[in-house]
Amino acid sequence: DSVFTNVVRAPEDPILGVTVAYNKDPSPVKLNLGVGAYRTEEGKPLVLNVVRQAEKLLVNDRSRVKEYLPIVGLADFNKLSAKLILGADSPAILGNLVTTVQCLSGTGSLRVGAEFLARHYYQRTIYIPNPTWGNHGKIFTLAGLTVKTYRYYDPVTRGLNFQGVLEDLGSAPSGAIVLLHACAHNPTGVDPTREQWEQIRRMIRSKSLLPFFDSAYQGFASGSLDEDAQSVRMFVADGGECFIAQSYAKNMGLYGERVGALSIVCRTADVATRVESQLKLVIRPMYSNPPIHGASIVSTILKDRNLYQEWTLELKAMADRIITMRKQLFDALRARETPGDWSHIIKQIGMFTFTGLNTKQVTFMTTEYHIYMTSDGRISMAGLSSRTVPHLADAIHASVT
Ligand SMILES: Cc1ncc(COP(=O)(O)O)c(CN[C@@H](CCC(=O)O)C(=O)O)c1O
Repeated sequence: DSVFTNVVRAPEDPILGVTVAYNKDPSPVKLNLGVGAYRTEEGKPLVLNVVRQAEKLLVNDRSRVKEYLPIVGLADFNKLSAKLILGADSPAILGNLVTTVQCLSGTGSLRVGAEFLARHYYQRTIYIPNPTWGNHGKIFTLAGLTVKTYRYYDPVTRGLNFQGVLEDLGSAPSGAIVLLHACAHNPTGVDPTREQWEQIRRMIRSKSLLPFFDSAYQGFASGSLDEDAQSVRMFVADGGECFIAQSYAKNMGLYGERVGALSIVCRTADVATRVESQLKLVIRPMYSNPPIHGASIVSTILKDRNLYQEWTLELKAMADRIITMRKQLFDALRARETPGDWSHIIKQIGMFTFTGLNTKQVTFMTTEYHIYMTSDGRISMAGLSSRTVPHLADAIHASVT
């Protein structure tokens, strides 16, 4: 018999498994509000116009070949990604203090950063928000770091537990790593205000904690790329060091192309070059070098003024559609006089609404209304359309009455 006889069947992923269950459901009214992937008003995935234009340019450019990229990836892409998150006039970029490596989307950027820290950083404890994206804990644990949490969400106010953040970071050991969502916190949709970010920054710097930003939704929270990068830029402006993972899955709709970047902002240019040399030793035995197509699309768009401008318009349109869905759902619940305060639906930002529904209510929504969402009560607003809002509102109403 097989040498793998003892292999047990693993459970489905809490987020990606929702789509597996959704796909099996024959119901004509089923609704997938699980995975954080943008859908149009017609409920279809969206390939941005600028992405199609960039791909046409790439296909028609006969000089382009399919050679291996360097271990660190496409040089143009790396420079342009650093500019996108740090700002074109960033002193860190001007001073060559940033090393950027192309990685396999956001997940890969987080993992490469975690592996580097596990090898080269003296403090192996990382504090992640409670709650946070379901994959964070696994990525950092498997890289060899010790994962702890800091209070983040207040279920009573359905807002930020700001005192909890400051107390938990304040009692973390000096030098501990702190994971921060740059904007559009997943799953809560709750972000610190600018003033709260400043207090968090002061706390982190005063205790020499190491900030690790996860920027998976730049442009998706406010519709503005620069606005959504402010938290990161506040930290980089103070001259301290930080890690930044970027993903183009959502804001450029490149989900399956696996396009991302890890940037490490260092104190000196010399340290940045030594850090890059060690990042190459992490990447080479992991996947050797990253895929060329997605990064070529991104750099084609970011380096062309017109394509970049059109991208910002398409990005704003996606962010605006999600905000419209928030308003429609909120209004639909008010029209039904659904018990409870649902104002968090319009206060929260980014792709998700953290509804506050418990696992029993979530199960009810799925079995009785064929609505698929993560068991923590998170719904991806991008999965909604004006046509399907009433069905969701009916389901929420029924699950709380
Ligand atoms: C905060 C955060 N960081 C990183 C990622 C990783 O995205 P990449 O595709 O690797 O660039 C996600 C995606 N989370 C979405 C998408 C589905 C998933 O991977 O879980 C979600 O939470 O639904 C995320 O929400």
